Amino acid sequence: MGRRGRTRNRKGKLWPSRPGPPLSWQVENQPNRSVASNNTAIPYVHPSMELLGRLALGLAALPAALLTLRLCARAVWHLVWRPYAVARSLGGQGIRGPPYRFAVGCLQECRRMLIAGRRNALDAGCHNYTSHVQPFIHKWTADYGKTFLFWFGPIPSICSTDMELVREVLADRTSLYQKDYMNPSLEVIFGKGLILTNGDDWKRHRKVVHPVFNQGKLKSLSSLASYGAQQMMAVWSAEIQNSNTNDTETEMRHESEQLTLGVIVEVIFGQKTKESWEVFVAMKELQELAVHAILAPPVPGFRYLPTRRNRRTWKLDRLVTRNIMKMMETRIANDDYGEDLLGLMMQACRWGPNKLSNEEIVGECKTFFSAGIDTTATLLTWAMFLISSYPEWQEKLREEILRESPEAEGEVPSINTLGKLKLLNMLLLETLRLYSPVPFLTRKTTSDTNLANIEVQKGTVILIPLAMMHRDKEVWGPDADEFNPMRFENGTSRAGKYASSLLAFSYGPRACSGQNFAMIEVQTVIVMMLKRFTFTLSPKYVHKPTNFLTLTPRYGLPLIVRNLQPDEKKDSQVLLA
Ligand code: HEM
Repeated sequence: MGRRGRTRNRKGKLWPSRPGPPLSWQVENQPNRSVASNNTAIPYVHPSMELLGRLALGLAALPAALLTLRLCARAVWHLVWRPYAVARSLGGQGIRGPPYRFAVGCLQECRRMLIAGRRNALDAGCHNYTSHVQPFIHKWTADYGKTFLFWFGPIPSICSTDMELVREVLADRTSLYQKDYMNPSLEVIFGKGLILTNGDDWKRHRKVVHPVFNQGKLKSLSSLASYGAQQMMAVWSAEIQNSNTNDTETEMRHESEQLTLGVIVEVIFGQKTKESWEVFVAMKELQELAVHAILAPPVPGFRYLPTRRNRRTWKLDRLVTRNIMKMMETRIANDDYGEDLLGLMMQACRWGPNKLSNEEIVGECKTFFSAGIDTTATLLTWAMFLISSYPEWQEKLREEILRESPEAEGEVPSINTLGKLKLLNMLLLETLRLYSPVPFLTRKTTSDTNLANIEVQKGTVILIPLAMMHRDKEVWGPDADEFNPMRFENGTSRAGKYASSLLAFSYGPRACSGQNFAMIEVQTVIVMMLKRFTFTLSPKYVHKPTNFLTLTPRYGLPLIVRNLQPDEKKDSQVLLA
């Protein structure tokens, strides 16, 4: 290459210059030369026209340049300036926390601690698992106090176990602290349903959906639950009969899920059909995919990429929508909407003032699936864990049940009977305290505000870690980590010592709509089981509570089930007399 084809860089070295057109071409394309080497005519362009052309090109590129500039400015604001300003402002008010790391915030640290926390199992008698299940909250509360700042990626998050602050957030009726998906993967499993809607949409949904929880429906719920319990117990009885040891082993977590699933399918769709069963199977897999997506490193826009998991998610989501729409079409064709949740929503759309779109109806069905199955199954599982771990309590409960329940073995206990079972209620409240199925609640501020004397910016996440709050020794006393249902001797009434301190069903206007529903279901099943069987923890049980959307025993709950001997029943009755 000759000297003309080279330029010098800053260090004086020679680099090949950008290849330009050959000299011969340049010469041939001078104005007035109208014939190219290949004899094609090249039109003459006046220099002023060329200038205009360049100007037009420049103007066309301007919006793109401005957009890029805006995106860059936003990224800098979002990823650098805001974290800096928020940390400074909150730091000035005495709210400290772990440092912000560019774009990822504290997520890497959280993940690292979670993985480390999962390694060891706990002793079955240890009920304080917070350092294993929420290790980052456990550590940062110890380091920075009850209220601290951490980073959910670049989003500022205030985590607090301060009861006053938490009550202020949960009691809000002005939509200042709204529900937020936090992770877009949750959108697929909750849809546009009651749990994650806000403002007027939430009020409209609530009016349509709430009749499903009325007193009459609750009565039929206990029959549904007892039917599930009878089926489960029939299998145990058959297994015990065939064994020479007079006992059988069961995996209670799985059994609980099957039972609560059967109930919810009937509540939403009235009966099990091919379509409703497919919806359940798809929803189950969607939940697993969502958990996977939540634990994956956050990459913006990743959920739109056609990866194997994303394609599967889209396919299952389409199947859920298609099947629900099909069920609706069949009901419209038969002019019979039914009395289940789907029927209620369809009736509201036809006659009521509070209409729901098809997308919202599908979302509500998804919400009931995701909110009603795992949570209730988790409560039943942990209640059975505690009942099996504390035989003296198992005996006390059995005594109470035999005393207060006039129904014969295998019969549905009435709502009236359930209301009399004080010890059982206390045990369930203690289970909800120690093993709250929902481990934490979140909200997002919709404008700048003053929260418990802290100036908080719009868009800040408020994280409420229930497991930590339920072990606060200032509220629950020095035995907060221990199992002691007697602390609920006076229930959780407003006048009681623990009024609104137990947050397992949340508190305020957005408290769980299904709490009576869940309690009746679990009480019914436990009453029926304790009348017929005794339960002990299997030696195979490994105590490792894990957060898998709800708090579950990582390796399930294997229990040894024995027939209650006739003389054991007699003993209980003699004790009662
Ligand atoms: C032991 C069982 C259950 C527990 C521990 C539980 C817990 C909760 C909690 C903590 C919330 C509030 C979430 C928040 O504030 O962010 C909630 C809301 C909700 N739950 Fe439950 N839940 C249970 C059972 C059920 C059942 C069986 C259903 C339905 C059949 C249900 C339906 C709902 C609905 C619709 C909401 C949203 C209420 C609203 O925002 O207006 N839950 N639940």
